[in-house]
Order: sequence, then C-alpha cells, then structure tokens
Amino acid sequence: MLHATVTASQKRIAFRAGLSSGSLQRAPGAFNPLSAKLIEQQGFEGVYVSGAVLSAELGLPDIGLTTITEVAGRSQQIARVTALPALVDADTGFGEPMNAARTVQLLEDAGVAGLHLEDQVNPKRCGHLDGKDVVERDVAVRRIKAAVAARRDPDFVIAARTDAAGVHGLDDAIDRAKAYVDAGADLIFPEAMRTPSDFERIRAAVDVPILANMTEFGKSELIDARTLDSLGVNLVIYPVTGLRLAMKAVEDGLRVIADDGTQESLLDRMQHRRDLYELLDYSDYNEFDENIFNFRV
Ligand SMILES: C[C@](O)(C(=O)O)[C@H](CC(=O)O)C(=O)O
Ligand SMILES: [Mg+2]
Repeated sequence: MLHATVTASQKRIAFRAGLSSGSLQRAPGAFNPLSAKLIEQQGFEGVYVSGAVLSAELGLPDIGLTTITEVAGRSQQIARVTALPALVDADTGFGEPMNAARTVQLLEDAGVAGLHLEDQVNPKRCGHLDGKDVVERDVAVRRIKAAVAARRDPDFVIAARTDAAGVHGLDDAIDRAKAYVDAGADLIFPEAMRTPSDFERIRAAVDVPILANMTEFGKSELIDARTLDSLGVNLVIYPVTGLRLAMKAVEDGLRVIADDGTQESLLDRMQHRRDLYELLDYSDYNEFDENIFNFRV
C-alpha cells in the first residue's frame, strides 16, 4: 500500500544476487508505475525504465531531448511502487563525465537499483537506427569512471552499454566492453546484437554479467529466454514491449468506439475494474481507513 515495503538497498542487493545467480533475470519495461505493479504481479525479476518509452510518453522521439530531472522523476515514481529492482536507461549520462556522475547520484536518490550509460555521442539515437555515432573509447571510459567514482551505495549497479557494434563492428564493441569493465562497469549491455553468436562472443570476452536487449522491430533477432539463459546472458530487457502492446490495443479500441459509437464489444479486452483495484491493493486502503476512523458512540 502507498509504496513498496522493500527498501532501495534491499532491491540493489537482490538485483546483484539475481545477476550472479547464474539464471536469467527478466526485466520488461514499465511504461508507468501501474505497469510496474503488473510486471511484479506476473512474476518477473525486475523492471526496466526505458528512455525510448519515457520520451515517447512525452510525445517525443528518442533523440536525447529528455532531461535527467524527467528521467529521475519518472524512475522514482516507478521504483517506489514495486518491490522489484529497477534498471534505468540513463542514455549518455546527460552530458560530460561530470554530468554522468551527477546522474548516478540523482538516480541513487530516486531509489532505483542501477542504470546504464552508453558510449554514443550527444545527441544520441535509438541504438537500432542507422546513422548513430559513438564517442572515442577513452571518452566513454572517462564517463564510466566518473559514474563509478560518484556512486555512494556500492550495491548500486552501473552498467556500460556499447553501441559500437552498429558503428565499427563487433570487434570494436568487444574491445570497448573490456575497457568499460576495467573502468569499473558491473554489467555490459552490448547494443544491437544481431544473432545468438554475437552474444556468445561478448560472453566469452568479459567476466561480468551481460544484458540482452530484446526490443522489437530493430536489428536483433528475438531470442527466447531459455536460449538467452543457455548463452550465459544474465539479464534480458523488453524495453518498449508493454508500451507497444498497450498503444496498439488502445488504437484498435478507439477505432471501434469511433465506428460503433459504443465500447460494448470491447469489454472482454479490458482490464476489469476488479483487477485494477486488486493491483492497486484497494482493499488495504479501506482497512487502513477503518482502523483510523474507529469512533463508536
Ligand atoms: C533500450 C533502449 O535504449 C530504450 O530506450 O528502451 C532502446 C529501445 C528501442 O528504441 O527499441 C534502444 O535499443 O536504443
Ligand atoms: Mg534508450
């Protein structure tokens, strides 16, 4: 009720334990706090706060227009309603290495379990588009080092994402992944991997946990969870999946209302009022109120 009963520190410890458990952790993107509760209810191990979703929600493309204040605010809203650890997309860290350092502290304060910083130039692009570019490896290393040095909670996870595979090829992505691990990254996010064998090569190159981004309509083959697990992937994100499902359902539903003049035929495709209330722990609020208001004459 009102908030998750698990503290930020406990979530970070649980996130690290999951990453080193040897079994795949799954973190669908929560497109709002309510959907984070649904992700928890459905038995996933974590939630992902996607930059693509956050910008799309604001009616913007994912080209680095959102600010750290917006990202931290949304991340806090999501983290506080779920017991699951949240991993946040911190793009390029919102500027210079010093901005990346501040980003770490603001996201620690937001109560999330970790973030990822990517090696793209500013302004960044979706990692699955052509025409993106990366900064020099040393610049990215400075970004990671600044982030790691700024961390106050040693359990807060700092992930390094490399977009280099789509720009200079997989060999450069592997070199960068190694350099980012040396700089202190806890987790490697190789962006826009095409096939299982790309993940195999990353897995063989680094000792830290690795992440698979199973975003749709991009460059990556959609690989099922069991296969990812057998490839030694530690964490999979489905960043925009929930938003895509919801938006298509809403679009179809709105068309029916416009055509039929009623939503009657859509009722069995809707989350029932009862299920929404259950997700919101509505009955607990009632009980809470009764306990306060117990005046009897
Ligand atoms: C993971 C990602 O960074 C995101 O913001 O969710 C995106 C996802 C997408 O645009 O499909 C990315 O892969 O760049
Ligand atoms: Mg992103």
